[in-house]
Amino acid sequence: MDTAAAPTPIASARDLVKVYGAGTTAVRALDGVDVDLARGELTAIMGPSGSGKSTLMHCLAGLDRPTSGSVVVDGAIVSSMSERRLTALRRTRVGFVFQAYNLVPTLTALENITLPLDIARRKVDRAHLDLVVGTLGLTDRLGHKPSELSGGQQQRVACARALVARPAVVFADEPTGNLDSASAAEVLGFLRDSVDELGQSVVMVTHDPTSAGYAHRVLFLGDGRLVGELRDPTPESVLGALAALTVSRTGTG
Ligand SMILES: Nc1ncnc2c1ncn2[C@@H]1O[C@H](COP(=O)(O)OP(=O)(O)OP(=O)(O)O)[C@@H](O)[C@H]1O
Repeated sequence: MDTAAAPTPIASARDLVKVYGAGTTAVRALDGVDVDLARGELTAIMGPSGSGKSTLMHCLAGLDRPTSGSVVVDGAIVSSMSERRLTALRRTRVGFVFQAYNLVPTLTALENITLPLDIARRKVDRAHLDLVVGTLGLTDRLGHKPSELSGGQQQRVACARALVARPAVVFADEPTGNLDSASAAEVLGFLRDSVDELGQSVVMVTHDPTSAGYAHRVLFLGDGRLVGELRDPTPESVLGALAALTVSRTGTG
């Protein structure tokens, strides 16, 4: 048997709890999540509306603070960081892709892509920029403003912006939620390629079994807890797992 130690995870949570509000109106969005996310994988997080997907991602990414428990990202204990160190972590070690693209309308595609590096006063690695931009098929769109780009092109610019700083991990919250199926397939194919070809680690929240089918691993949340997972999923196996989880939640399983 292979007894070699497993590589350290890119992100881990231990007994992660997040409570919003207090007293009778308190909502326990995360109720004791333990999870290790592997380096060099695309991990999808799925679950019903309100199950805690976004809260988990935000706590892992240092966008939200847990009520208790710990989060470690790329060896750094995120859950106990000062605001200053958190800001530095988000700038240098973590990339984000949001459903709404969040591009700056007055800047060109290229200026949007290099903005995080410019803000951090870091030098642009031209060869890496060219590789990312070329892989995303954006080379002839770099001078365009977001309003001159399709939704899929805007989301590819957002992916390039997340990747160009070579972050330890990219967090994507419903990255294809606003896209038609052809544009969604392009963006998801690229996120998967960024893992397989560029060695990136990516964590993605999604509602969509087809999107989850691009992942190496799918985690299922229910009521703030991890309730299942699948390796090497297909859209069909994801649908099957969701159906089985729904049956067990309604108590008929
Ligand atoms: N800022 C907040 N204040 C109060 N309650 C919140 C806040 N953010 C989330 N919640 C609650 O925490 C629970 C988990 O929310 P979360 O957004 O993480 O779920 P989700 O699985 O991402 O849902 P969706 O798929 O609808 O986006 C929900 O009950 C939600 O109403």
